[in-house]
Amino acid sequence: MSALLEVSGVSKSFDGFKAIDNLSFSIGEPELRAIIGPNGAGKTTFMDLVTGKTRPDSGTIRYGSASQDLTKMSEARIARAGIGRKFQKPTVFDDQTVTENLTMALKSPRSPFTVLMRRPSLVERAAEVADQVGLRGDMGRRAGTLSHGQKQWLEIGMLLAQEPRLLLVDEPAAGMTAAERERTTAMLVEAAKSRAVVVIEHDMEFVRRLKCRVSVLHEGRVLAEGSLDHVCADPRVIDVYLGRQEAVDA
Ligand SMILES: Nc1ncnc2c1ncn2[C@@H]1O[C@H](COP(=O)(O)OP(=O)(O)OP(=O)(O)O)[C@@H](O)[C@H]1O
Repeated sequence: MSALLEVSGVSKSFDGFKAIDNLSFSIGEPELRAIIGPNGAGKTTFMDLVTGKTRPDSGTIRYGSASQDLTKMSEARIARAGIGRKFQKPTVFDDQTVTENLTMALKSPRSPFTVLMRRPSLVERAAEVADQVGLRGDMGRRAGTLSHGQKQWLEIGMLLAQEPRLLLVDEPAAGMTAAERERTTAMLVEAAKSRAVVVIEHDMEFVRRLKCRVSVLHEGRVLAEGSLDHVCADPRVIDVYLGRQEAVDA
């Protein structure tokens, strides 16, 4: 597994507050990585920095075989370079069917399928993606009639349709039923077999099922990294995150 994303010495302050503090870590390809940490740890800001939504004050974020520095690239160029992002709230087109939402994503210039000579039809491709995200039987439904979980899957499908090399997913399990959470885990595990997938999540059961390396962020830095069992046994992680979470859950 080689590094796809290399974050080195990245800092970002907002009004003097260090949201990201000399952050360094890397993500492999393929890899599934979970990022956990208390509120305000810098998890979302990390994703904003990778996608070019926010510029760092210092540091580099190298990506891909050519080690392009994402901090010097526009949001649009970063997206074209194969970085997809799923925000917490689903942003599908409610009035369009599942098929229409997916074909729209497939038509985007980012998709390599649009440049292949003998490509399957858009509808065939849409069906393949619908399969991947468990919506094959719902292709004719308007997205607005889907459950919250299904909308999230549709959006994951729209991102997968664009064949990202790195997929960033922010709290996919929020608001989902237990069964939906389980299917989402399987979807992300499968998607990460051929690309890098980074998931921010507070739901520890969800993270456990991902069976992947976990990075714990705290005050804009990596506090601990390793298997979930490894980081959960770290007294610093218990102190700043897990202990507090239990207090909130109780
Ligand atoms: N655009 C901004 N302007 C000012 N402050 C910001 C901005 N973006 C983030 N921050 C601050 O930076 C810190 C890190 O926020 P961030 O959203 O990255 O944390 P997080 O780990 O994603 O938290 P949560 O789990 O609550 O989503 C917070 O204190 C937040 O208020």
